[in-house]
Amino acid sequence: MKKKCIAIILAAGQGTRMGTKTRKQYLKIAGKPILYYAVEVFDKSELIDEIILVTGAGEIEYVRETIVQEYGFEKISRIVEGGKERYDSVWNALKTIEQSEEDDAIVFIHDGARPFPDEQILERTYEEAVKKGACVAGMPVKDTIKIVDKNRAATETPDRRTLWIVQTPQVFQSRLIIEAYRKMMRSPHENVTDDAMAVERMTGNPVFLVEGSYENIKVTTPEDLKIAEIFAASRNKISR
Ligand SMILES: Nc1ccn([C@@H]2O[C@H](COP(=O)(O)OP(=O)(O)OP(=O)(O)O)[C@@H](O)[C@H]2O)c(=O)n1
Ligand SMILES: C[C@](O)(CO)[C@H](O)COP(=O)(O)O
Repeated sequence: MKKKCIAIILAAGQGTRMGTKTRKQYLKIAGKPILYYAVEVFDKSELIDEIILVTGAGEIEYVRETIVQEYGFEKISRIVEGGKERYDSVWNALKTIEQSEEDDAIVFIHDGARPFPDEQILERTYEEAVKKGACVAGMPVKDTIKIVDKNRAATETPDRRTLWIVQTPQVFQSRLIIEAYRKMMRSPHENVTDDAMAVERMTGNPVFLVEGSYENIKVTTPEDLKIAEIFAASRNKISR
């Protein structure tokens, strides 16, 4: 039987590296806000039952009007205020899942600044999370990676065949991710940049990599906007 699927879509970041006045999740690409694109994929997916949107302090009404009502999304059950760091925002959303006692659901955690996931990625990560409890979308790195010291001298060149870039969605059995976050939030947790790290550090459950896509980029710095514009235009053409 299909498990209940809850998506947490994160949009409470500051967009410091983008450096625009309007926070990057609300910048328009091909005529629509960046946040719209990811929400659309989850809202349309037959797998997903519910979406929790996480936004910045004081932005709940703005997001309700400009995203939820403007585009007629139907699965957004809650809009939650985020926190200072990405993990604070995730934890605020997970606490609402814990309160509603969804302990056998599958939780998809996705960056709102990552506009181009697709249905196949949701399906692949769902299957793996049901089987193994924890997985993340990712892709093999295309470049050679060097580890450098504080003088920027290369100290190591890891074997590229062992390296993947990590994306979202990061997908977990609800009990596992809530337990991992609860423990992590009680211990030192600086430099935690993804959800898998909570599971890796706080539980014995391995996290598996599942093929994402090279189109599933995170819009982080201004040059990403140019690439995103091209992908967004082609998505708009397909969904018309
Ligand atoms: N306190 C935070 C920080 C980040 N995010 C979200 O997490 C995702 C990934 O973060 P990133 O791309 O690094 O976004 P920002 O934190 O906004 O960017 P920056 O680090 O440049 O400030 C984004 O969708 C962002 O909105 C969030 O919900 N709450
Ligand atoms: C979770 C993540 O998207 C994986 O690549 C990423 O680590 C989050 O972005 P941040 O810039 O580290 O907050």
